Amino acid sequence: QEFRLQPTPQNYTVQQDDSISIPRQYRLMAGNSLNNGTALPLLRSLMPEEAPDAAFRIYIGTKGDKVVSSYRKRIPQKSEGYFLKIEKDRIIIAGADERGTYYGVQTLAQLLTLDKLPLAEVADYPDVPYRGVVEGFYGTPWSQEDRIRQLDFYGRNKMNVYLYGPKDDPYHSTPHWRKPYPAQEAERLKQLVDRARDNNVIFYWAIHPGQDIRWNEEDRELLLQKFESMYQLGVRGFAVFFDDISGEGTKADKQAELLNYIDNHFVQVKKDVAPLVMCPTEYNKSWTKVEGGYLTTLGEKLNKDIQIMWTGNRVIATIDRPTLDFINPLIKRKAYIWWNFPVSDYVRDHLLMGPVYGNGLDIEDGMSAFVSNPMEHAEASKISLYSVADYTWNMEKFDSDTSWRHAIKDLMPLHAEYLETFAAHNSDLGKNGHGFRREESIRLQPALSALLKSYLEKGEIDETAYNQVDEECRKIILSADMLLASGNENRPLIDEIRPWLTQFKLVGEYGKTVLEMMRLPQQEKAFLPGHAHAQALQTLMTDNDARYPQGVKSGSGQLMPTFDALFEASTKQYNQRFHTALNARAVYSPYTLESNVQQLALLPTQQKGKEGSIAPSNEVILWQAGGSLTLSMDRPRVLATLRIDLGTKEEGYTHFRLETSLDGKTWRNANLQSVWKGYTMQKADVEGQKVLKIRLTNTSGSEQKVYFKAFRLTEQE
Ligand SMILES: CCCC(=O)N[C@H]1/C(=N/OC(=O)Nc2ccccc2)O[C@H](CO)[C@@H](O)[C@@H]1O
Repeated sequence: QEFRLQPTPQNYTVQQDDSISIPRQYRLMAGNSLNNGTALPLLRSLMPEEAPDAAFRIYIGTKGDKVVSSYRKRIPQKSEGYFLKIEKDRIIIAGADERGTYYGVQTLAQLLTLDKLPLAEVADYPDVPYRGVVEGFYGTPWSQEDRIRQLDFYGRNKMNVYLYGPKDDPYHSTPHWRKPYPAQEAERLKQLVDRARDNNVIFYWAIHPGQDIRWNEEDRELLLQKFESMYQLGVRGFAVFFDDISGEGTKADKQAELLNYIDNHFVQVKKDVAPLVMCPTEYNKSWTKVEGGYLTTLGEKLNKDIQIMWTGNRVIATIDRPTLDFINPLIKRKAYIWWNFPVSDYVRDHLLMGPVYGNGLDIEDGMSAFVSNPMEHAEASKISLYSVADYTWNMEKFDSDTSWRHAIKDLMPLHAEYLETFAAHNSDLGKNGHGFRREESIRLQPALSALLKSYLEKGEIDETAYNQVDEECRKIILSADMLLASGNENRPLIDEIRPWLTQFKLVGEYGKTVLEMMRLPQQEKAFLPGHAHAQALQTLMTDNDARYPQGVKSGSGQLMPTFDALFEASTKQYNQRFHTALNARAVYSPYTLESNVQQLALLPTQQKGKEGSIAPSNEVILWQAGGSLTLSMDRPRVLATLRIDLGTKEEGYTHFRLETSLDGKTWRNANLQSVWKGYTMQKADVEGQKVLKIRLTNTSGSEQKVYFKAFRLTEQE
C-alpha cells in the first residue's frame, strides 16, 4: 500500500512535483523550552549529524520560543498541536506545547523513512484529549518487556495515556493496596515511568481499594501515602478504580468525599499531576439505575476536573452519540471512555485481530478520553491499538479497513499479506456471556455461503465458489507456515500467537480435505480416506495446547461452521447412497446448556476428555426468582464430581436448589457443601450417579445477584 502518516493528520499538504534528499548535516536552532523534554533527544536520534556551519537548518521550539516566533500563527491553537514544514533549506517544528513539539518530531520520523523528503506542510492536533491504553484485564499481566515495547509504540502513535491497573497485581488491589511496592517491583515500575516520559506518555497508576476500604481517616491517609510513594517513583497520573466490588465501598457519597479529598490534598497541591481519574462502580448503562442516584451523586459532588470512566451501554460495547447523550448529563462532564476491546479475558480461546469498527465518527467532542482495554497478548493487541490511536487522533477521517491494513503492515512489514490472511479469519469472539460479536472472513463470506447453499439445497457444487474457497485454504496453510517460520521479524508476536497459527493451519487443511470429500460421496472406496483424514483433523483441532486449558479456536466465525456443515452433508450423502453409518457429526459435544437466565443462556459448554464445563462469566449474574439452568447430556452418563462456584458463601447457596434427573421427568435433590472452609466453591454429592440432566434453580422467591465462576463436572472412567 501507499505511504500514509499515522495517525492521519488534520491537515497535510505536499508539493507534488518536488522533494529534497535527506540532509546529512544540519544546524539546530532549538528553543530552550525543550531542554529537559524528549523532543530533542528524539530528533537527534533521527538526524545524527549536527554541524554549526551546515547550510541546512532545523528550527524547533514551542509557542513562545523566539526561534519559532515567525511561525507562531501557523501553530494550531489546540493542546498537543504542532506545525511542521519542510522547505528546501530548512525544517520547522513548532508545537503548541512540549508534547505537541514532540509529536511534530514523531511525524518527521515517519517522513524520514521515505527515500526523499517531501516538501510537506503539516498543521496537526488530536481530537480527543486523552488517548491510549488501560492495562485493566483479568489474566496474565503484561511483562516488563511487553510494557516497554507498548510505551514506545504509544510514543510513535501519539497516544498519551497508559493506565496501570492489572487486576492480578496485589499491590494495585486487595490485599496490599495500602502497602508500598517491594523494592524490586518499585524499581521495575520506575523503569516504566521513565520509559513513559521518554515517549511523552502520562503513566497513570491506578488503585483498586474498594473491596475492603474503610471510610475513615486511617485508610484515607494510607491511600495518600501510597500515592505519595508512587509520586516519588515519578508517577504523575493517578486513578481510583471502584469497579467489580460490593458492600460499603460502593457508596457514591463516600467515594466522592474520598476522591475530592485526594484531589484537594494531593493532585492540586502537586501541580504537575494530571487530572484524577476514577472508575465508578456503576460503569455501564445496563448496570445503573438512574433513580438510584449513584451517578448523579458523583456528578454533583465530584470536583469538576475529576474524570469519570464509562464503558458504554454495556460492559462490552461500541460508543456512539446516544451513549454519550445518556451519561454526560448525569455525570455533568464528558465521559472518560474505557473501551473494552480488544480485551479477550472472557473468550480466552480466541484472538481478536480484526478491524476496529462500530464507534461513532462524530463524537470527538463528547468524551474527555478514549482508552482501550487490550488482550493479555500485548503484541497481538497492537492491531487494534494502532487503529484506536488513529480513531482518537482524527475521528472523522478514520477509515477502519485502511487503518487495519496499515496496522498489520506496521507490525510485520515483510509478512503483511500473511498476517492479514491470519487476522481476517481470527476476529470473531464466538458465543459469549456479553453477547459481543465481530465480523470475520468478510471477503470470503459470499463464496462460503454460495458453496454451502448450492450443496445443501441442490447437492451441486458451485464451481466458482468452490475454487475461491479452495484458493483461500491454500493461502491459509501458506500464511500459517510463513508466519511460523518468520524468524526475528516480530518474534514476540509469533510467540504469543503460535498456538493459534498451528490451529489456523489445521483449519486450512480441514477445509481442503472437506472440499475433496464433496466431490466423492458417490464413490464407495475413494470417499473413505478423506472422511478419515477430516475426522483426524477434527480431533487435532480439539485436543489442543496444554498451556491453553480453555482450548484454542481459529476461524470459528465462518470457516469452521461452513467446513463442518459440508463435512456432515457429504457424509450423510455417502451414508444414504451406500447404506453405511459413517460418523456424520463434525462438532461433537456431549453437553448442551439451556437457561431462562438471560446472561447464562449464551455461555458455551466445553469438553476435554472426562471433564465437562460451562464457560465462566466475568460479570455479575442477575438470576431472577424461579430462573434455572439445565445441562443436558447426549446420553445418560455416570458422574464422578460436580463443582459449582457462584462467588458466594454458604448462605448464598440456600437460595438455590440443585437437582439431577435420568429421564428429564423425575428429579432428585443433590446436596451442596463447601469444598474449602471460607471459600465459595461448593461440591455436590453426585458420586456414581447416572444422570441425563443437571438443573440449578433460584428457589429463594427473589432475584439473586451471583457470579458464575465455575460449573465443572467429571465423569467416571
Ligand atoms: C470501567 C470498566 C471496568 C471493567 O471493565 N472491569 C472489568 C470487566 N468487568 O466486567 C464485568 O462484567 N465485571 C464483573 C462484574 C461483577 C462481578 C465480577 C466481574 O470486564 C472486562 C472484560 O472482561 C475486564 O477486563 C475488566 O477488568
